Amino acid sequence: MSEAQETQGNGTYDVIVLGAGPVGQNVADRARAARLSVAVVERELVGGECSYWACVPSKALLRPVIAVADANRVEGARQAVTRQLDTDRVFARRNRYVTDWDDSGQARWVKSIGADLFRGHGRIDGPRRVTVTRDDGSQRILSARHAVAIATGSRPVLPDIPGIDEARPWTNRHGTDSSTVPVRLAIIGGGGVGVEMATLWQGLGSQTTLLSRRRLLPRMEPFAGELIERSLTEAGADVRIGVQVTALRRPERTSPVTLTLDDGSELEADEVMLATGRTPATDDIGLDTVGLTPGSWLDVDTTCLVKGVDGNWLYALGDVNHRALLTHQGKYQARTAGDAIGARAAGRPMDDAAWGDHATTADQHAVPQVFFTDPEAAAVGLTAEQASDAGHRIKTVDLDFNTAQGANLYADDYQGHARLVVDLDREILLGVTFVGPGISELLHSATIAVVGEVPLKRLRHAIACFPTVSEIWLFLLAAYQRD
Ligand SMILES: Cc1cc2nc3c(=O)[nH]c(=O)nc-3n(C[C@H](O)[C@H](O)[C@H](O)COP(=O)(O)OP(=O)(O)OC[C@H]3O[C@@H](n4cnc5c(N)ncnc54)[C@H](O)[C@@H]3O)c2cc1C
Ligand SMILES: NC(=O)c1ccc[n+]([C@@H]2O[C@H](COP(=O)([O-])OP(=O)(O)OC[C@H]3O[C@@H](n4cnc5c(N)ncnc54)[C@H](O)[C@@H]3O)[C@@H](O)[C@H]2O)c1
Repeated sequence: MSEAQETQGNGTYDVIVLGAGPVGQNVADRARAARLSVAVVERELVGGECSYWACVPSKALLRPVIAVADANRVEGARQAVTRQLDTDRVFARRNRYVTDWDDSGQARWVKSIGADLFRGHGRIDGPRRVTVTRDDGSQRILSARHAVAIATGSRPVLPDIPGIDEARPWTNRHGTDSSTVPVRLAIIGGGGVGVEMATLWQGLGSQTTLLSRRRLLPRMEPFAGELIERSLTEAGADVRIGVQVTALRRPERTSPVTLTLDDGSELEADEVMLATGRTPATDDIGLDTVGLTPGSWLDVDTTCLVKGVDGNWLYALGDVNHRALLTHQGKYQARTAGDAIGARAAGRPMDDAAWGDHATTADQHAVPQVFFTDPEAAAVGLTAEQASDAGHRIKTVDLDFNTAQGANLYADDYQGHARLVVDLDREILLGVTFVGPGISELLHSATIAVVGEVPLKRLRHAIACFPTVSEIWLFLLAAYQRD
């Protein structure tokens, strides 16, 4: 990062954005599109966790693992896969996608939209004021005419396990920036990070143990975790469900880590990775100066205004509001809030009724998510359990993918499963889950159906091409009608 990319001095702006991850960048862009002046404050790398230690590097590393798995599912192609993955080249590919952890390209982008970038730690200092403290201790004071948008993201939760400091655990940071493959890796936590990291490191050659106190991917339909568990086990990973880690030990810096489990057994690994959830990066951003609790998730309204703060000036977007810890959902909030900030600044009325321009309605009804495991798991909307708990009268339709010829042509012996959750009163879809190889690109069709509340009677006329994996739609809808 060069000094030239950075703005000096104090200043007054229409909008101040705290955090230049994908979410901060998007709200800045939208506010600039509304012709507002914007300051962006970033203490680490412009691009955030997503670009350098989460979505981008993890997917860059996973892709070669999945590509080989895909080839192995096709007779004739399988015979061409004759060697192990070239891990040096896999890591080099990852390094290219994270631009060697150099953010100058993204910093130039901030400049290109006409926003000013301030490097340093941002803290709110009372209404509409932000101080920026640089590494050398010097400070800038910024004021906002219209809005401060908090987009400071989240950090890994460090659970209270005795010996955790001594064990020097990996988090998503080493899990995505390491260029060495541990011989034995133990991963604690069976959510999205746990299952993707287990797929990745087992695929790169680690003997991986995944330890989960609950079923895998507990927020998805149960069959998602079950299929991934089966496939990880077939790939050679040791998946243990219903276990807790009660202590960690690494007496010497170079010695292996010993994990004690709640059944009294011990497990030795060369590295241990925490995948035990996220905590908001709001502990040191001056929330107390505006009557909020440091370290808390920020409760927001549909335009992403923080509740409990007067004056319609404080917004919270992305991971910090805990609505959906996903880049695409945070960027949606950022686009919506950026437009809302522009409208409020211009004195225009809010369009914040459900599905309006200034409403983040999809956060409640249609959050799409893909886990890039093998098989992939993708879902949008409600699971059957969530829909029932919400009081909907539902019917579920379940099918294995191998009913569709497109799936069988895609992979020999295709293993995958799909579920529709149908609202019986309105005959629309409340949720859809797909698990199987190559299904991530299928999800957007389901998202459109759920967001558009497309009646099933009409959806029948949306024809999937023969012979594609999408043909599963035809069979799911036929099964619904038949019943
Ligand atoms: C391993 C892993 C894989 C993931 N994969 C996916 C995926 O495939 N798809 C997906 O949608 N989501 C994925 N996620 C989730 C995704 O990374 C987050 O939802 C996303 O990064 C949130 O974006 P954000 O802008 O809110 O926060 P961040 O990306 O965390 O950015 C916040 C920025 O704010 C800065 N900051 C923090 N405090 C301050 C301060 N006081 N002053 C100045 N700057 C500050 C930080 O340095 C950082 O740059 C993954 C997460 C993990 C851990
Ligand atoms: N492809 C993607 O979209 C993608 C990939 C990875 C992560 N993410 C997102 O990032 C966020 C963080 O993911 P995550 O997996 O860290 O969090 P998570 O909350 O999804 O899962 C954490 C898991 O760890 C378990 N856990 C917590 N404390 C534990 C302990 N002491 N011992 C054992 N297990 C413990 C929890 O029960 C939970 O199952 C999620 O919201 C996820 O959706 C998205």
